[in-house]
Amino acid sequence: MEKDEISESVEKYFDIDPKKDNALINILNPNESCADCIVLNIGSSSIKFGVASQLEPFMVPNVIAYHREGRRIEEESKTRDTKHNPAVESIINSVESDLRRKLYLLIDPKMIKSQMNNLMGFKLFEESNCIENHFSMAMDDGEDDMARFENQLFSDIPEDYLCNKDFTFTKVSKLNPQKYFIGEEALSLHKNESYELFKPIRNGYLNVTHSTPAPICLDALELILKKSITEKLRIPEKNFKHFRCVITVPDLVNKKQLKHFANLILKRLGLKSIFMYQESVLATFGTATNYACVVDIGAEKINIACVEDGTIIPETIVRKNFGGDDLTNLLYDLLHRKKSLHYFPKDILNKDYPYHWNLVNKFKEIYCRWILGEREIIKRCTFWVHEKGDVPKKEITVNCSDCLQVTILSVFYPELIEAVKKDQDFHMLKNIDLYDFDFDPKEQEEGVDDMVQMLVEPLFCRQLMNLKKDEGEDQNPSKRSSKELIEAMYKFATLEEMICDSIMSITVPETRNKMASKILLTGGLVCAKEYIDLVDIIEDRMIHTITQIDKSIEKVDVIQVKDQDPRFFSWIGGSVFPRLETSKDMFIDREYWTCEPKQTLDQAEIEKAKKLAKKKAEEAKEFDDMKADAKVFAEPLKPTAKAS
Ligand SMILES: Nc1ncnc2c1ncn2[C@@H]1O[C@H](COP(=O)(O)OP(=O)(O)OP(=O)(O)O)[C@@H](O)[C@H]1O
Repeated sequence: MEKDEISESVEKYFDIDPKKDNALINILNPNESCADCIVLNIGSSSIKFGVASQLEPFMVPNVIAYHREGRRIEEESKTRDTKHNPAVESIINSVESDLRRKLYLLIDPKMIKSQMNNLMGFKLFEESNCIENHFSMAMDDGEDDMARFENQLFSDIPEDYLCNKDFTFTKVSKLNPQKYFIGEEALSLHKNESYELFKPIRNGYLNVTHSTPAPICLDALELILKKSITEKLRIPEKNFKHFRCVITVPDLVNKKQLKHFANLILKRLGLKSIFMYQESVLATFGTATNYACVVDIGAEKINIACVEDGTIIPETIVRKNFGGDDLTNLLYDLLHRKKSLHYFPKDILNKDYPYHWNLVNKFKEIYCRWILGEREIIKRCTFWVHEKGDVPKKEITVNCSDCLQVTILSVFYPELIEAVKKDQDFHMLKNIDLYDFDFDPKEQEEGVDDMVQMLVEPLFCRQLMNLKKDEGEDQNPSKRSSKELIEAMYKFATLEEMICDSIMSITVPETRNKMASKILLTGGLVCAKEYIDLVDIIEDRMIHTITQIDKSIEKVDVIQVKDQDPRFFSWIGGSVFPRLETSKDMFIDREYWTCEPKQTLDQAEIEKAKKLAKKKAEEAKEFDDMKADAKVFAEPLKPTAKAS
């Protein structure tokens, strides 16, 4: 087909009016041939999605609210009676003094107290003294001093960045309530509405528990994806069958979940074909690097892996089941500390009410990226808490300094995260067999494994072979069992220890050196790096830790990628594939996937399926050339229009 013909045929599957939808056309570029491929990055907090012809994806919070009579959005407080967390309180002082000792910008509260007392006549600097009130006090003399002091040490966040000023609760019809809401609408339900929230992904995997088996998680994802694709990408459901799909998957492969994802895309959503690839590898493609130690700090997980020429070095995968959302919980605790410099109407927020939790989360995201001036110690941040009906919204002013810094830097103080996690079901979870990283011989017999094998073999065989069985003999003691892998996800460690663990598990010294000199930060938390220079701090701590273990490491370098949102690296990497002519054969077609051998195929067909799987594995060998192409393609693109 000629290029124009392809473009035309792709464009017609979108429900777009060229006269009215100019802005959307500029974002989607539906006339490009790779617009026939939907790229999905399904995370614990949000789904990044879009067609491959976009420069950046759209995002939707990965949450659904189902209508349930007799339930309320605000959960009963399952944690503690007071908002004050004694576990955090007991260690925060030692963390703060360590941060001060290491000169990571924290302010000495005594210094502030004395400056305030001297310059501004505070009798006592304590929580009942609001800085806001103090500034309005008439001063007999020394006004210049005060103005200078104010200019130097304090400033307000500009109006444009004020958090949540215009907000409306999701409207629910009393007579005929909607069956479900997704994304922002679900998070904006008032606490008294009869809905129940559900997050289909937890710690990067399907949120499978005893009460929410896989089909429930898939139902939720199906609804979220259908609504997002039809509304944002304007692809009507009847046209899904014309679209291919690239989906990013966790580095640590869980075979069962891959199969679930393939079923979701090909059977439930009915897309044309699928291609899966691991997040860390795609992050290197998305940033046009051929090797790196990829450090992904997401909402509910931290994942580190060393990638070389499009392949993960399997023993380098380090995964922890905590992330940015735990930092939000920490910020909530810090704001509610007994002794704090923040002026916070303490009893307004309840973190078991999703709207309130989300407010604190937004507060973290907006203000943690704010840069303090040279001598500045406090930013005055404002946000609003809304109520339904005629109740006026409440303005909350927070004088922020330490709490924002401590929140972000807590990735270096896992004892703080542990204190936050203490009152959650964190440690109970590991007793449930949620993850399956081993081969199951029964599945092999049933022929199910052949299908999954087809998905994973070309890409993941090295990693799968690296896992030993929980029981029985194994010749290679360095291999980890799946039980050990799961256990490790729940062990706390500092960020620099995790990165060191990953790099030090490489046996070849040159490769270790290479990886230490190219650390790539990705994921949401990295967005905060403008505020405190995370890059410098990581380099600083890493060089100290790693050279103690391996003297041959010469330098530690965190690479900085300009003009790209670090949350989108993997998604951008995924959008590179469909642009390549050579990638066409890598996709697995719906027709093939939907005839499962167990149900519909006779022995001859099973043999045929096996042969095809083998052929796919052979094709993967040609994959190296394609990766070289991918690197060329992934040269950073200058965004012309951003997805909103
Ligand atoms: N500017 C910011 N400052 C601090 N944290 C931020 C900022 N922006 C986003 N985050 C946090 O990053 C996290 C989301 O990151 P990301 O989108 O990479 O996660 P995800 O892919 O949904 O989840 P996961 O990787 O755990 O499956 C959230 O906790 C969010 O609050």
